[in-house]
Amino acid sequence: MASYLKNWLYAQNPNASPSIETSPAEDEDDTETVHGDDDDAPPAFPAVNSAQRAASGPGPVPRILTDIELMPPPPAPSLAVRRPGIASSSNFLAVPPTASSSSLLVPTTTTKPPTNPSKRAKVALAPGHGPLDWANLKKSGQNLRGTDTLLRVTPSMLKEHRTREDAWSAFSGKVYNLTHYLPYHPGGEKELMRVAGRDGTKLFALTHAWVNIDYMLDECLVGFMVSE
Ligand code: HEM
Repeated sequence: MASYLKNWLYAQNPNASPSIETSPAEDEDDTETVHGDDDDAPPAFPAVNSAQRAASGPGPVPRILTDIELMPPPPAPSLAVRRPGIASSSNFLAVPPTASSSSLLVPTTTTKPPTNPSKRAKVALAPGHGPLDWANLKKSGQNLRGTDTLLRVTPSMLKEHRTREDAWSAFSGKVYNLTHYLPYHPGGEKELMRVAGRDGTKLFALTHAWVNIDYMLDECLVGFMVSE
């Protein structure tokens, strides 16, 4: 193995090849076999006959710097100049903040009162009429549509279904029977009845566009809106 490396190393420039003394046994034995205890000894680095070792003759011993010569330590970080919030380079100010933006104050975003809570028009639902109860009713297999097949519904047909006992409404072209859902509506029956017998798309979008009506009322689908 050693002879192979030697050949490869000095193939480019045979003149530079230093004379490497190898034991005859090493040159001959080119196979990787277990040699004994010496196998655990790390190889000399740089190699005993290497150019690196020749170049780096015994130089001056590096001197250990004294405390005065060393670079001074960085200033201790001060909490007084840290802004609250997510850590980022902009949260650390070069100049201390003014009194109004003192670091110990809660960030202004959380000190704002919630937007008028009285405007939230959620109603207290009767016991047994929570979202889970509605999900269970949908799964029960009960016919919540009131019809056997999906219908083509004209605006005049829709108008006929506007009582609490029979309330239909159209949302984005789909007609739903709201009757069974009325007591489960978190916004209350009264609000929902505002769209009974007519198109509720706009009012629905204005109130809570995030609600997935297709999922919530899938079992109440009556049909699709068509013109007269
Ligand atoms: C038939 C379709 C509808 C379904 C499936 C439905 C469903 C819901 C749901 C799930 C919530 C609770 C929302 C939440 O907690 O974020 C809610 C709240 C509410 N809904 Fe509806 N809704 C419907 C139609 C309507 C319509 C047409 C109106 C208005 C006329 C309305 C008025 C409200 C109001 C005022 C709330 C309370 C809003 C709040 O929490 O601030 N809903 N509705």
